[in-house]
Amino acid sequence: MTSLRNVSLIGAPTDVGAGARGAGMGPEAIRVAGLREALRGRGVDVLDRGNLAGPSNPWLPPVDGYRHLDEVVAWNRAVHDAVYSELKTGRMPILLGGDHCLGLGSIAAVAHHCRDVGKKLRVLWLDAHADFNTSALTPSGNIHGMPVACLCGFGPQELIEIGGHVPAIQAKWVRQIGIRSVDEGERRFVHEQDLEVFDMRFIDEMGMRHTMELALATLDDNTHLHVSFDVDFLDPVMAPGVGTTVPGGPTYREAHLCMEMIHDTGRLASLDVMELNPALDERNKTALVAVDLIESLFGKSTLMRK
Ligand SMILES: NC(=[NH2+])NCCC[C@H](N)C(=O)O
Ligand SMILES: [Mn+2]
Repeated sequence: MTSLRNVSLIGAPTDVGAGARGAGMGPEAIRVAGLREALRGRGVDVLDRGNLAGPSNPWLPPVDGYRHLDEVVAWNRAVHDAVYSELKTGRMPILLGGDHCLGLGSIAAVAHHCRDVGKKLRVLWLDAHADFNTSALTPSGNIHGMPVACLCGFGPQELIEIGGHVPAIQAKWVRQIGIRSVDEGERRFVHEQDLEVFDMRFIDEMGMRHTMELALATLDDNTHLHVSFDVDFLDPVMAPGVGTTVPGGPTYREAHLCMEMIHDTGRLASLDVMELNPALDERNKTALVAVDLIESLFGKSTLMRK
């Protein structure tokens, strides 16, 4: 049984899928911001497994609609194997990115594990972007804009088959929250595949509480809840240290409420913390805010009510 009390940190120090260099330094910045200590303070047993190894970033233009496909495949295989083996031993993996292309390997591993043990899967994708591009739709060729499409079976064979089953997940298992930047063709594809998106307009109108109630509805005892937290989900005023900032994200309080409500379900079983880019940060403030939010995800609360 995966337990919130048993966490393994896995660093994936690469920016091969991103459009800006620097996310490869993310894992160390999160460590420096005190993630392990914060979790231990919540009574969690934390093992830091260190960093995975993989190819360096060749920094080349796209080929057939993909930048660095071979390198992205290599990193995602390493992430899949590491995340899968933690789940197998009953520990909860926290993947420290690294750019969001690695959400593919992580979630493919989680889905693989869920198939093994007969669990249902719910994926919460906290992000400014839908990351639902394909090689035909992408404006950039950057694979960090494609992991959700790849997980749903739309992408290059070497990537989509990483978890051993194509597609790794179904679009209807996913809830996207905080979305506010979607490319033209990508938007059509999101609708075509019926991805459930709670965009910023929805959060503005309905509030974070109602949004999370809907996103977390119909979880049951047999559901594995995975959170893929792209730090660019947050408003750039408090989280400038990311490669693809989009203004108008959730505020500090909204983000905490989001995390607290996820914690309250008691179903959180794996987590990605992605796209943190220390080269663009200010005195590590984005990493500190991310750690703060992860504490809420693990039950820290300022609530006075019993
Ligand atoms: N994980 C991210 N930061 N994704 C940003 C993607 C940006 C843009 N939609 C693209 O595909 O190039
Ligand atoms: Mn993303």
